[in-house]
Amino acid sequence: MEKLIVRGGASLRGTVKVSGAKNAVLPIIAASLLSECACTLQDIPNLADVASICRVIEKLGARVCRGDKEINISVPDLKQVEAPYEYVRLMRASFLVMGPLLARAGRAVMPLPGGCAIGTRPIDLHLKGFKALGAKIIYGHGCIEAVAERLKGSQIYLDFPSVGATENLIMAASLARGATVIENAAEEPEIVDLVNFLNAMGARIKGAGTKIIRVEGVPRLSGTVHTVIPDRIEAGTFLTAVAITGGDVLVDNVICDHLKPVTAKLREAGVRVEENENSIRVSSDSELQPVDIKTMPYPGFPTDMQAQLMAVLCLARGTSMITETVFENRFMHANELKRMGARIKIEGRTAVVQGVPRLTGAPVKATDLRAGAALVLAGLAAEGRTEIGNIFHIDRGYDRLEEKLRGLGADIQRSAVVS
Ligand SMILES: CC(=O)N[C@H]1[C@@H](OP(=O)(O)OP(=O)(O)OC[C@H]2O[C@@H](n3ccc(=O)[nH]c3=O)[C@H](O)[C@@H]2O)O[C@H](CO)[C@@H](O)[C@@H]1O
Ligand SMILES: C=C(OP(=O)(O)O)C(=O)O
Repeated sequence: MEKLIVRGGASLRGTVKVSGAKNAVLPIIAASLLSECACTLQDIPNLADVASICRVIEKLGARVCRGDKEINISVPDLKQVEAPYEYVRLMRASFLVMGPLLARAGRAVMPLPGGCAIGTRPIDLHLKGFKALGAKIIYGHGCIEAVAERLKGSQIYLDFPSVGATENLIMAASLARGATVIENAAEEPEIVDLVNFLNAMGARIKGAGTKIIRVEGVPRLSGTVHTVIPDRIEAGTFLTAVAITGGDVLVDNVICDHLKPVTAKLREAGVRVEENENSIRVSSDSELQPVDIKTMPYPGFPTDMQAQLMAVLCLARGTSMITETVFENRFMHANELKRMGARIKIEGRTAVVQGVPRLTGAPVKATDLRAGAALVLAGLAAEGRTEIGNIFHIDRGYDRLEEKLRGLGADIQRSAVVS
């Protein structure tokens, strides 16, 4: 079991380059199952989740050839339609192979993904959509099976703009007979990236990035070369790192529009943010102001930045209110931050964060991916040594986080511990 050891106090300076987006690359790798032709994906981040989804599609029959930041995938034949439990258990995003399997093979068997630290995360909207496309859904032996000879285009209304359901249904509908309309679709930039990839393969999809997505099914898809968008959450994590430590950093390889909800809140907190064409310069040297935040589907404030902003607001001068509306249990980091001297009270879906003058280093545990990032940020600003356990969560979604932070002057090391 490895740990991250952070010694706080250094302000961050320099330039950091953001990697390709985890939440774009995972559905795109799943989508490569839709075609028998080869696809090349570029700007691939080095993440445990990427390795896991590659293992899933390899089990299903994909040939995956991985280079530095590039992956070539070809799936001439699907060997099986049952997704392997050991990987689906590790990573919820592996559920995204269901749509492509169903569309291409007419059958998909998925182990039930179950809940995780941030909430129960049901999949009812995915299944409702598959049913609307003509699939029969069968439950048994801990699995969900979907069967349809050929999916048929349909009208689907999502009760909530679920990112994963929107992606799964777009992929399934892309090879269906006829037209599908997905209403109340998620509008996240990662959905636009997936659709750009699918359209480059020959799909006919319009409206990505809006609430109504129209998919005209095609008989087959071909191969393509695609560069994944930069990770807005990784970029946001570096912006918040500078907000909490002070300093002056150029965060390179960003799409500024994707970060508007985060940069707006940082400015409100008194952080200087200067947007350039492909980069953001962030600097801070004064006291942070409290701000209120409510997480929402895009273009609202991202739930995946809530924990990092909470860490920052622990040191603001005054009280901030953070309301989490997307996941029902995404405040696990609050208790860990409290070990470091934070004053946070949870009242239902709202965290009341009363700023303190300083945090102090302590042994803490990452309870999920962004909770882990929040503890790293708190450690960078805290007095003394912070030891973060369960960092496999962080490795799921951050590409060489400690190396990038060290490049900015942070004192952070990975250490192996005997358990
Ligand atoms: C790999 C990936 O892209 N993960 C992101 C994706 O997760 P994911 O796709 O799982 O998130 P969803 O948008 O589906 O979930 C949002 C909410 O909808 C609920 N829901 C979802 C599906 C369903 O069938 N029924 C249902 O009730 C969930 O429990 C949750 O409360 O979007 C989340 C919300 O922006 C992000 O935090 C995750 O980082
Ligand atoms: C919740 C997240 O990811 P996942 O959906 O893969 O668990 C995240 O990226 O913060």
